[in-house]
Formats: sequence, structure tokens, C-alpha cells
Amino acid sequence: MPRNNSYSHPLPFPILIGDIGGTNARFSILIDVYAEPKEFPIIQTADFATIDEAIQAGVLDKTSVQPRAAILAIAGPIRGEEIPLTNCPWVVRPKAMIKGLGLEEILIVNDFEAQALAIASLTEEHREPIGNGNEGMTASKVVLGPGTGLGVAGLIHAEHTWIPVPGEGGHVDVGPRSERDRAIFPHLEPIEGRISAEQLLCGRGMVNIYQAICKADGKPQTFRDPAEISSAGLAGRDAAAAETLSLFSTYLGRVAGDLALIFMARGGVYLAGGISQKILPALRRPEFRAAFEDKAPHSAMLRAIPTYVVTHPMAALAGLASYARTPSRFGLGTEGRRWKG
Ligand SMILES: Nc1ncnc2c1ncn2[C@@H]1O[C@H](COP(=O)(O)OP(=O)(O)OP(=O)(O)O)[C@@H](O)[C@H]1O
Repeated sequence: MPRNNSYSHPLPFPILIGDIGGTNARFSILIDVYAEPKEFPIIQTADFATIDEAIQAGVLDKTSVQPRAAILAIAGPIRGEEIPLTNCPWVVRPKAMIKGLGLEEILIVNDFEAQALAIASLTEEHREPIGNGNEGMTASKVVLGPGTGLGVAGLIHAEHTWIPVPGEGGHVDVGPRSERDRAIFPHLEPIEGRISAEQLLCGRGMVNIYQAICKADGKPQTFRDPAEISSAGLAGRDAAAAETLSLFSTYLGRVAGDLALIFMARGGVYLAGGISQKILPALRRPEFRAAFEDKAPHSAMLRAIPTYVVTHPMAALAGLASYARTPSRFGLGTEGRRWKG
């Protein structure tokens, strides 16, 4: 039975659920425990000066349902009464939002915490397996998502509860291992003396890898944009772009394997973020999984761990909805980030 912990006091329905990224904000309303969430069109954050205006115009003006509570996932640290978003000028002011939007309560969580909530119960139709692992184990999991940055969270399974562990795992060190890495790494620009995973495994990171390959080989740089590199690489139109995807997959596999070791993630490692879905054919090739398993003396353990690409179009919203329905399934700490009117 799920334990009733001090964090599990349910929020009152209807609950407004929001996933606020740097570019896009996605919302839905959960009428009650049983109903499917009512989804609203994706909002471009640049179209509204404040998040409160965006919710009013993009959600509340489009429905007769008045939510009593809100759960919002945002990119950035959650501290204090004014919470600025990373990569977007919006600031969340929970007390003013409660008053302005007629809510009773607001809970704010980290965007990768929401991704972690989502992977607790993603079904087959919303994930694509990469390689062979032992499916279906109820055990700790990890989610990492290359997008604008590299988000990481663990999901610990303990005492019949899923406990999301957000952190800054995207900023772990990455070093060269192969002969080819040793030729390319000198052309990557360190930040304060080091190369972190996020410098390689996000949109900007893909460009960094591509540029380093071109510099190492003394070739001109044709592309400036990650989408151009991935489409040329996937189509096999450009050798440097194709190698970029191969190395991106290798480095992602290495970091994913390290995180699996850290969290003993026998329940699986999940690749979220916008880029994983877009480069899925590259991740299906051998490099990602080979690098993931290449963790002597624990390769046997890694071979048994399944890896997936999250294909759910609104995974974070789905995660928040499962939390809203049954908070007692999750050990989600809410101190300092739950406000009442
Ligand atoms: N086809 C593609 N191949 C590789 N990278 C891409 C592609 N399309 C977009 N990107 C890069 O993906 C990054 C955006 O990632 P993502 O779509 O996950 O957004 P995000 O970080 O979740 O932010 P938001 O939630 O605000 O949209 C950008 O750096 C962008 O340049």
C-alpha cells in the first residue's frame, strides 16, 4: 500500500496543470481523479508579458471550469516568493497568482521532477525501447533530457513510493575515452577548465561537437543550427554531421550509463527532452547502447537495464496529472513550494 506521507495531502480539484518551458507553455485541467485531462493549445511564452496573463487568456478564458488549485512545473530553482524562469522573462509570484486567478492553492515543481513523475507510469505506447534490457522491473529509474539544456532527475523506488530526485546531473564532467575523442576534445571550449555533459548533450552541445569535428579535421563548418546538423546527419548527407550524431549518441550513452550506476536504475533509463525524439533513428544505432553498457566492472548489470526514448508528446503534464490524482504514490517534498490563499 502506498504510504501516507506528510507531503501527500491532496490538492482540491479541479486542478490546473502546467509545464512551462523557455519557449512553450503547455496546460491542461484535471476535473477530478477519474476524468482525462482537458488539454489547451500550446502557448508561446513570447506571446504574453506574464504567466498570469498567459493562463488567463490561454486557459481560463477558454473554459467555464474554474480551477481551485494549480501545479506548475518550471525550469529553474524554486526558492522564495518570486520565482524567475530560466530562458524566459516570466516570473511566478504564487501569492499574486492565487488572488488574480481565483485559486486556493499552488504547488510549483521543477520541470525534470515532472518528467520523473511521468516515467513512473509511462505505458508501452508512450516509450520506445532502445536495445535489450529486462522490461517491467519495479525499481529506481533515471530520466535525462537533452533540449535547450540537459535536464536530469532520478526516481527512487522505496517503501512502495516513487521519490523524484531533481538535481544538476547535466553538469557532471565528461572526458575523452577513445582515440577519436582525444583528437576532438582539444577543440571543445572548456568552461572554467572543464567540459560538462551539458556542453555536449543539448542543442548547443550538438553544435559544439560538430564544430570540434570540423576543426579537428580541418574542414569548413557548413551548419550553425542543431536541427540542420541532425537532419543532414540522419539523411547521411554530410560526414561531419553524421559523425556528430554518432558521437552525441555515444556521449549520451556514457552519461546515461553513469547515471544508471549512481541511481542503481534497474527500472530503466529514459531519454526525454525535445532532441531525443528528433534523433531517434541515430539512438537506435549501436553507439548509444554500446556506450551505455560499456561500464566495466558492471557491464553485466548495465546490459540488464532497459533504456527508452520517451515519445509521449506531453510527458511532464502526464506526470503532474498522476501526482495530482494520487499524491500518496509519490514522495514529493512540497515544503517551501506550496502556497495557500
Ligand atoms: N531536429 C532537431 N535536431 C536537433 N536539435 C534540435 C532539433 N530541433 C530543435 N533542436 C534543438 O533543441 C533545443 C530545444 O529543445 P526542446 O524542444 O526540448 O525544448 P525545451 O528545452 O524543452 O524548451 P521548451 O519546453 O521551452 O520548448 C534547442 O536547442 C533546439 O535548437
